[in-house]
Amino acid sequence: MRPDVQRVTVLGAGSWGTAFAKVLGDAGRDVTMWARREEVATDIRERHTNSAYLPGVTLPATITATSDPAEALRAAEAVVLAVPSQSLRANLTAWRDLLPRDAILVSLAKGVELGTLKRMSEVIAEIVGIDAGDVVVVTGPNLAKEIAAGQPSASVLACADHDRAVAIQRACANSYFRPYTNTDVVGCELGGACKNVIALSTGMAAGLGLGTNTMATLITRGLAEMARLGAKLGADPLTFAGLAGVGDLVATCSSPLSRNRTFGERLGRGETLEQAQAAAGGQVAEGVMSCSSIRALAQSVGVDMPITDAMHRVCHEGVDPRQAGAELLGRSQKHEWS
Ligand SMILES: NC(=O)c1ccc[n+]([C@@H]2O[C@H](COP(=O)([O-])OP(=O)(O)OC[C@H]3O[C@@H](n4cnc5c(N)ncnc54)[C@H](O)[C@@H]3O)[C@@H](O)[C@H]2O)c1
Ligand SMILES: O=P(O)(O)OC[C@H](O)CO
Repeated sequence: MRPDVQRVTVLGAGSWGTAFAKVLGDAGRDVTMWARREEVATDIRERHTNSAYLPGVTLPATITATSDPAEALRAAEAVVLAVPSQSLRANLTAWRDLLPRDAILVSLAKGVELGTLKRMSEVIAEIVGIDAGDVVVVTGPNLAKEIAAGQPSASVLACADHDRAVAIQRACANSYFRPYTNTDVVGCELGGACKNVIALSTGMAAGLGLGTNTMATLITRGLAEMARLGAKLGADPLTFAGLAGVGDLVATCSSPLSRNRTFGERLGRGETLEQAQAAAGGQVAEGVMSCSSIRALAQSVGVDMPITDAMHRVCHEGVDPRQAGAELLGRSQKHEWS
């Protein structure tokens, strides 16, 4: 068994980075956060709030913050990467030489990289020069605002090295946050990335004025297509029945707190991509980029993902959401599991 992890650095002070830092702080860890903007670091350090991302939430006084990555990383025993997936490569390349040897790397990002079509643990492994199996992936139904409010939630810590997952499990478990371990990194990462795209579609359906049957259909058929991709890429199909699959799909596809669902809702109401992006206020809706990378990944291994394909065409090819919906319904008839 690995020794307890006490000093944790969280790189990224957005919604989830800050909420996860609070989880760690409430679990008794010493947390240092890195924020891109000094005013966010000052807010956290001096007022114990992050009013830019989580207004109204008081953070544990034990959490400190800086905008200097070298200072943030000094003496870290675990490093939590909490930046959006499409910017992880550039950020991590800048931090690589500052990472303490032997620190456990933890990924919060839910996405697939455009171009390389790599999962986040693969991107991290490539840049840092470690085995992807040594990265701990955090995923599951974890809407940042609810967790920051101390509402009970469970999560999955996926890592091929069970001891590393257990070390992070002990570091972040607290009275409202229950983390489970899992060794199926492929399934857990794909679940987290794919559900954002399906949440775009349920939001879009809501924006079009459609009801619960449509939402349930998209969630269930979304689950079918993400499990198909996972099985092809070596994931355990059971993973998609768990927190990283059904759990995160239900939370993200049905909650008004989800940025992905909200983004889809705006597109469904007739807003343009640019208008929906402006309304997001700089916060990331990962599905908007991941619909393209996941579609390309699926095509590369010959897997059919019609909802993901539809979201790519709406977001990036100017297809009207109603038209995309009609085309989904008009596909040839088939068996539920074929
Ligand atoms: N918010 C949630 O509820 C939640 C829950 C689980 C997982 N996630 C995942 O965690 C990851 C981070 O999400 P978040 O909610 O903290 O995002 P966010 O948009 O709220 O914050 C992103 C953070 O990354 C920093 N950053 C650094 N480089 C950046 C760049 N080039 N572009 C944009 N931001 C940059 C920003 O300054 C900010 O501190 C995403 O992959 C997301 O899918 C989010
Ligand atoms: O707000 P979203 O859409 O990025 O989703 C947040 C989390 O991933 C839910 O688990």
